[in-house]
Amino acid sequence: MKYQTQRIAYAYFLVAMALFAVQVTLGLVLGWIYVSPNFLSELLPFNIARMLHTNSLVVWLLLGFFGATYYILPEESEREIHSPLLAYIQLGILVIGTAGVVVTYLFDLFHGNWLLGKEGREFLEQPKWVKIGIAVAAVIFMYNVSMTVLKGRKTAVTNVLLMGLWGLVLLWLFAFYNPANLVLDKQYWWWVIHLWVEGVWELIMASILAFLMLKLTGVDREVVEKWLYVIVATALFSGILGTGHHYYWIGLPGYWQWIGSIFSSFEIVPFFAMMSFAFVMVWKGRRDHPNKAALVWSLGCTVLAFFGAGVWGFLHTLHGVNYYTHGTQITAAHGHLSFYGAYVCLVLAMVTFVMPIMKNRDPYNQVLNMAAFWLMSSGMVFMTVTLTFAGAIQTQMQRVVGDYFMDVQDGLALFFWMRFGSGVFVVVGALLFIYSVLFPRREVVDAGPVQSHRDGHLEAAE
Ligand code: HEM
Ligand code: HEM
Ligand SMILES: [Fe+2]
Repeated sequence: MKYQTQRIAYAYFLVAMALFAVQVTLGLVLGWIYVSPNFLSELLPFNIARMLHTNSLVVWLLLGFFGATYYILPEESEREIHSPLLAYIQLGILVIGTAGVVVTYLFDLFHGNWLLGKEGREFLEQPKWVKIGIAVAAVIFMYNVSMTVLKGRKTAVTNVLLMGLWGLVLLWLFAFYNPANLVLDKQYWWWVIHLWVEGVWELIMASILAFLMLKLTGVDREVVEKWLYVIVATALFSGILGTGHHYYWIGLPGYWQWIGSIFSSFEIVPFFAMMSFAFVMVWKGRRDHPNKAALVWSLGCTVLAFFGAGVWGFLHTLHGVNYYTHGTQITAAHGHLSFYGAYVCLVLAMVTFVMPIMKNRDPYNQVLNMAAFWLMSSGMVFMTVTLTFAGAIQTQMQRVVGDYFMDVQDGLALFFWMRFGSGVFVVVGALLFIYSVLFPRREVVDAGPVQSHRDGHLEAAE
């Protein structure tokens, strides 16, 4: 570690990993409710568990992005983080907010209260006071990182990262805008949901990947920067008007069917570019970095994002197709592989890269970490394929033949069992991953003196 304040990332990653474990375990609970519908129906109803599953996902990914930023900025801008204290206050606010959401939802506290009670828009269910807390934390964060970058060296990585983070924070403000008109409500809801994952988060993804590629492959900065700008340009060109693929059936003008179809089809381009970028960098790179697991996660990230977001997104993005598939298990298939490939793998790549440096050890438990990659990723791919089959049958029976929703669901039971099975693999993989990054490998502990030699090796390669 070259800068002391990079250690802030450690605290963020610890909280993120704890929430990651909670998130995937709740996924398993949901998967079980699908095959055994009365499970926990009094204590933890499906809708509450679902909200905790999706919201904890988003929160730990955000903590991952923030932690990554605190690690990357000092090295890129060649100075310490402006205020470590503010960084920890920001983390404290986010932790309190998260605990507030859990307690409010589990016990349905302050029911109907404007400020304190729960809110019902998918992904934006946090009580208003938590939303305000997130906004305050975001302002603190942007002040802190912008001050760091302004006073330091400016690189393409810091520029793109900051652009993505500013976009993330500004778009969050639309979470506060909830018009009574249901059409407008949905329109602006997507400005947070879609413009995050298919807009500004892609910039964050590209810049974190660029940083990892610089470190892991040792390619020249100029090469990385050219790719970065192409990715940013194609992501924004396609993603902004691509929002139209959510405007087909919510009451907005019909021209969105064409704008949405055409522009969102181009959204595959930045994901293809990120995949090509990562592989070309590895192929061109001269450096043999000891942290192979971080490389596996980085490459896996770009491939699975290409398939989950790019291919599975394109699958149902043309309005003629979406007319039939809208809101079926096809959507859930895509939602899982896209979030997993693009953002889960991205954060786990960064955690894998950073943790050994924080612990000042050789990238230990690499083999276990890579085993976790294959377990989790094959579980996720299997889940996606399962849900895609379920979704195809559902589309045919429900939307074409016209059978009743619940009858069709009953007919899909076999797929839901398989989804639960693949979920078990994902959860076991996730726990293995967390173990592999937090605990030392046996030999390293025993090796004693060898360790300093290994540190040297790692420092040199950093
Ligand atoms: C890191 C891994 C995971 C990610 C990124 C993830 C992501 C998501 C997302 C984005 C949704 C909302 C989907 C939508 O609106 O279409 C969701 C819902 C759900 N997830 Fe996961 N999930 C993960 C792990 C799991 C696991 C291990 C299971 C276990 C079987 C699971 C089961 C479910 C279920 C049953 C739903 C509700 C679907 C519905 O409402 O029909 N998830 N998850
Ligand atoms: C990493 C990037 C992406 C993530 C994390 C993501 C995630 C999601 C999620 C969670 C949903 C369900 C939202 C809901 O209704 O609750 C969704 C819907 C959708 N996504 Fe994506 N997505 C990504 C990229 C893409 C791309 C590139 C395309 C098109 C090429 C696409 C096309 C769609 C479409 C058409 C829907 C609406 C499905 C429906 O009508 O039910 N997505 N996405
Ligand atoms: Fe979208």
